[in-house]
Amino acid sequence: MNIGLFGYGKMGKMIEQIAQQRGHAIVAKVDVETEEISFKTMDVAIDFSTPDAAFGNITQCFENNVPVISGTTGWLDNYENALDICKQKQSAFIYASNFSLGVNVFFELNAQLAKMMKGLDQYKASMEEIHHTQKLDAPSGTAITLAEGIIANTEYKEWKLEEQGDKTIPITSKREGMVPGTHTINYESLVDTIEIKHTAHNREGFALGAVIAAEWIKGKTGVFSMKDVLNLN
Ligand SMILES: NC(=O)C1=CN([C@@H]2O[C@H](COP(=O)(O)OP(=O)(O)OC[C@H]3O[C@@H](n4cnc5c(N)ncnc54)[C@H](OP(=O)(O)O)[C@@H]3O)[C@@H](O)[C@H]2O)C=CC1
Ligand SMILES: O=C(O)C1=N[C@H](C(=O)O)C[C@H](O)C1
Repeated sequence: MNIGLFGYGKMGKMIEQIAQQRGHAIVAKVDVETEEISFKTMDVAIDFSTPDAAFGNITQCFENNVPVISGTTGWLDNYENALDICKQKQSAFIYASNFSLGVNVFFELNAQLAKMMKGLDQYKASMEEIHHTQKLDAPSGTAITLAEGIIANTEYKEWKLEEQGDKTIPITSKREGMVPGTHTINYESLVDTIEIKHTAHNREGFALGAVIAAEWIKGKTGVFSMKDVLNLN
């Protein structure tokens, strides 16, 4: 398969390695300085760029009939617009805040635990995410997805950075060294704490998931999720 990489930073480079190991070719590496992009040679585009660049990259691909896998976080104010353009152009799209198998299992565990905690008012939910100091957005996209999973299954109404409140899930974002990504959910009462945690040891799991998603989407039309790719439905 011929892959176009949008964003050739930490993730772009890791995706290149894994895609090549799986027999794919990288036919374009697009960054902010790229003037001409040859969409015709691409079977699929994989976007791991920046919050400011993602929407433009993704919609350019739809305009040129190239399906997109997007892992960029921090651009979701424009998510519904992107879906509209994808559908209008009959293209194909997967966005995931986290492409690793482990985190996608963790998303399911989080939803199951939230269902069990619903109505147990003695417990207060909170979340912590830790990432490397180069990360541009906070909270992480993964933390937002986890918070949405709790909100969908409990009486919590919203998440906020740090803020407390009965119906609010406070998220603490820490930036330390080279940490690839650690997410912890706590339900705390006066007598005990229930904690679930996912720790990424490196970026390989994210990159492998994105390449598997690209292999899966080739030839399809529509908007999908990692649940479809991994058969977690
Ligand atoms: N969904 C997931 O599983 C994961 C998501 N992520 C997300 O992916 C994104 C990228 O992460 P990471 O690789 O670590 O970040 P990096 O900063 O290492 O890489 C981003 C790259 O995008 C480049 N870039 C800037 N503008 C454009 C543009 N207009 N078009 C294309 N590329 C551009 C940057 O170039 P320059 O440096 O010159 O600005 C940089 O090389 C982040 O949003 C991060 O949160 C990360 C890991 C996993
Ligand atoms: O920026 C990162 O590095 C990561 N970003 C994603 C996020 O915002 O959740 C996924 C992963 O945690 C690494």
